[in-house]
Amino acid sequence: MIYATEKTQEVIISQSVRERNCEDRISALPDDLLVKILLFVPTKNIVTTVILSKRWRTIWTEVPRLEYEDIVSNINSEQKSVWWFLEKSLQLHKAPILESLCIQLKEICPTNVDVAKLVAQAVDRSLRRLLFHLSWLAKPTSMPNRLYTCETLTEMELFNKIILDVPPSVCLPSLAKLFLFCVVYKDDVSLVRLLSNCPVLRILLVIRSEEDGNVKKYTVKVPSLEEFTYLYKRPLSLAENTRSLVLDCPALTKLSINDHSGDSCSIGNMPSIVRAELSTFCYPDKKILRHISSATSLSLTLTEELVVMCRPDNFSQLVDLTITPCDSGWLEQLMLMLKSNNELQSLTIKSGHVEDINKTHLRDLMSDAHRCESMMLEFEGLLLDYSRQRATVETMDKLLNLAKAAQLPEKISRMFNGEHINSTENRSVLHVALRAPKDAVIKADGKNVVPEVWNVLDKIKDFSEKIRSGSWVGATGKPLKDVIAIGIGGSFLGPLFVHTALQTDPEAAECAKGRQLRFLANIDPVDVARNINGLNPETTLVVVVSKTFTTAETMLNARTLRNWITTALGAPAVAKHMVAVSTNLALVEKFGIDPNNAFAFWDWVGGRYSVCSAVGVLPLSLQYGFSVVEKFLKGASSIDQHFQSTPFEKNIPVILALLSVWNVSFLGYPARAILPYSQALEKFAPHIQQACELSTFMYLCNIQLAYVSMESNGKGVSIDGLPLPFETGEIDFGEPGTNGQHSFYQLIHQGRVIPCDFIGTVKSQQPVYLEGEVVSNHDELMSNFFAQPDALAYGKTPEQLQKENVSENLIPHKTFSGNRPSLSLLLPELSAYNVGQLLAIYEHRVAVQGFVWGINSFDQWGVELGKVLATQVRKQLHSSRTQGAAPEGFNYSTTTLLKRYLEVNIAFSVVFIGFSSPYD
Ligand SMILES: O=P(O)(O)OC[C@H]1O[C@H](O)[C@H](O)[C@@H](O)[C@@H]1O
Repeated sequence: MIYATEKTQEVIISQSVRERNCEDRISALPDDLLVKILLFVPTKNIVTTVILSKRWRTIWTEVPRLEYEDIVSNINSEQKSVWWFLEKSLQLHKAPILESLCIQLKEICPTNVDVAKLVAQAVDRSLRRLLFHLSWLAKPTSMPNRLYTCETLTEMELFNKIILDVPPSVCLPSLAKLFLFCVVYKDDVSLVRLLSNCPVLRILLVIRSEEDGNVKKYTVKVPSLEEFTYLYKRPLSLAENTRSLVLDCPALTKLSINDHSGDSCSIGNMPSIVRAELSTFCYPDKKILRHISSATSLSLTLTEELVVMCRPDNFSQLVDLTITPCDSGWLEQLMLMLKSNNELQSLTIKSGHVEDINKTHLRDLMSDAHRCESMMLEFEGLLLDYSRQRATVETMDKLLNLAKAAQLPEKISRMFNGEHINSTENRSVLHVALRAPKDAVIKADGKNVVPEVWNVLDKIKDFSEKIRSGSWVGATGKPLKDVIAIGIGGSFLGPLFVHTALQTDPEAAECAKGRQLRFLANIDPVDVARNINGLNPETTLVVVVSKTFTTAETMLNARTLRNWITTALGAPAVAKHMVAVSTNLALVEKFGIDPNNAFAFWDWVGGRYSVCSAVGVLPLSLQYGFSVVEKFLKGASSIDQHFQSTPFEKNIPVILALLSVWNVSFLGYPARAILPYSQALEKFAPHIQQACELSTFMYLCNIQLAYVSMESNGKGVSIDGLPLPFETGEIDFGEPGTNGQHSFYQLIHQGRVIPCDFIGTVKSQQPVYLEGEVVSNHDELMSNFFAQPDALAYGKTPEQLQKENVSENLIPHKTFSGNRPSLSLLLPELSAYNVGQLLAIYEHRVAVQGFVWGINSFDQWGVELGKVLATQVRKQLHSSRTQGAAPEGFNYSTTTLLKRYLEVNIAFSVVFIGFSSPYD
């Protein structure tokens, strides 16, 4: 620190600092080091160092790299061409080897100068790399013959107005890289001469000018060539059938041909090829694909000609494939080609149509009334409007073609015919039989399953009427008015969704008067405590719902509630207070439940598709009566019939599914928001999440994941067990509107693009209108249902904001890009019938997505691993708690966590601490 009182000293210090700063230490460096430093400085600045001192006068002449570039091309510019400087400086330059010479002369370059002479001078200086870009106004010019015999040249790039006039003496023994950009070829011979006299040429890049017509047969026959890139955009209208590209380079590893000229194309065998890109509208040689079949990375523009060449023996080692289809009919051929491929990890389908859609804004699409009209579907008063999807009529045609190519009609028939389409579990998929009319015939393994289904339904009807009427009483003679349904996953989410949807439906609510239905799913003892809080075992019926009757959580919860009942009422009370729903009746009996009080279903019902079996029908009938639940089944069945018999273009589940495929696999949107403008549908999104059981996608933070959809379509392999090269399934999440509007809608409007399903009803289950209010409460809710899709589609532009006098600094914040897809599903009301319809629409939508993606939507192996690992932890906790054993066999992280967990001894109780339930 320098103080004012020490003025003299301050002056002395600052002088010495200045002297030290001005000391010329760089000039003291040896010449070779200075030359190395100058290699990093532009040539213009290097030359100006001559003015520094005598010492610097010649340094620049030793720098082996020179670059000259005309900055402007406009001839009227006041700036002079770099030519004058170039000519002089090259004369003065002395370096014995010229490592690199880059010259870019543009239109301002004088036309009467001898550029060839200049190149000859450079060649004489043992030139290694030449980049010569000539865009002057004079005619194209030839290079000196000396250039073509330069022994030191390793790299040459020639641009534009340069004539490739190659003398017979040509010999470029060191040339490894050659770039020819829009040069003028004298003739076929010149090119062949040049290429056949470059014995070590490894990389060749050719861009041919549109007018280039001198070479008829562009022959590249270079044994040493490893990389070849060829770009030719000559208009197709100039195509002549005498012109061709001939490639014979057996050492090639990378090939890129982008040829739209219409020339024919013949490629010789390339056994070492690793990466190939073929975008050619030419008439390819029949062997073209076979000759590049060792490629592991391939990009193909699939023209009609190329499509027919896709054969199963092509490309068995392919890891990464990008295709740009030009014509229809490519999918089957592509699948055929990939049949024997086990290596493919990534498949990108680039569609010209996607690019067209990406250039279109929903604002414009919405202004086409015809298009919008064609995007409305109606069934029994239920209206689907998908005009706010980023799709055109052409998109829908293409998607319908895709559905056919994916054999969707056959796959749907196979499902309804009871074939074992759940191939990994060797099972039929027949949830449609669960709601089929009594006289329907649906066969599994040759046997009509409908009578069995109705036997169980009749048994449920009978049992639920007994309970509800009080003719079945508990152990102490009291009627059972409350039900706890224990189950998890598919044995929980569907019934919970339907129960929540019906709770406020006037008819259902009337039937449920005085009764309670609760669901116990989580193994967290807190869930048990909450469920039994306020209930009396004497008046409670427990329904244990488990397809397998082995699910750890469900069985422990069942034992816990059995304990709750027997502690209060004695062991025999189980017969009166516990019933079961399962496919495993032997285990039901072993548990201690009378098999007469068990309600069966079948292994052809997937857990997450089981809500229409006893899994949902029993608890719901106990609560609402069988007649209400029957309406729900009828609603689902109406959609089954619609799905099975309606042409695809009018088929609601099919159209919804194809739009999801479009959004996920073509437009790349990984998520979908399910936004019911109905509090009664609050459990709809969590249920639908399961259908796509997530595996390919990452979880979205803080967002509850969907069930039906993510368990079904969250797969990593195709139905044949091959790794999927494209993304399937979407991240489903959702919340009822308008609640969601006050939380994650911000993200949907201005953050990530998330296609939204808006679901609304014409009539409310509980209409309210307050006198003096502008609208009824339901109208208020639905105003948002109608407004949100438009806000997403249209957005708000900066221009609109300016007109509204929004201050400049807020404009970026208040701008909405719009163009965000959504669809609207308007139901007449939310009756039991409509709830059934909604469920079936989404179930079939998920199945169709799986059919198109070629995956098995009906298994769920992805949930197994965690369960297996939990068994190991369970054993450890047991031995630690009972014998004090230290955690063993776990990684460092788990061992540390387990130790901390086991440090504290807990006093256990089977009596739950009383509390005031938030549900009371
Ligand atoms: O009905 P359960 O056999 O008890 O199975 C309950 C649940 O278990 C697993 O988590 C499956 O992924 C679900 O699909 C299934 O619904």
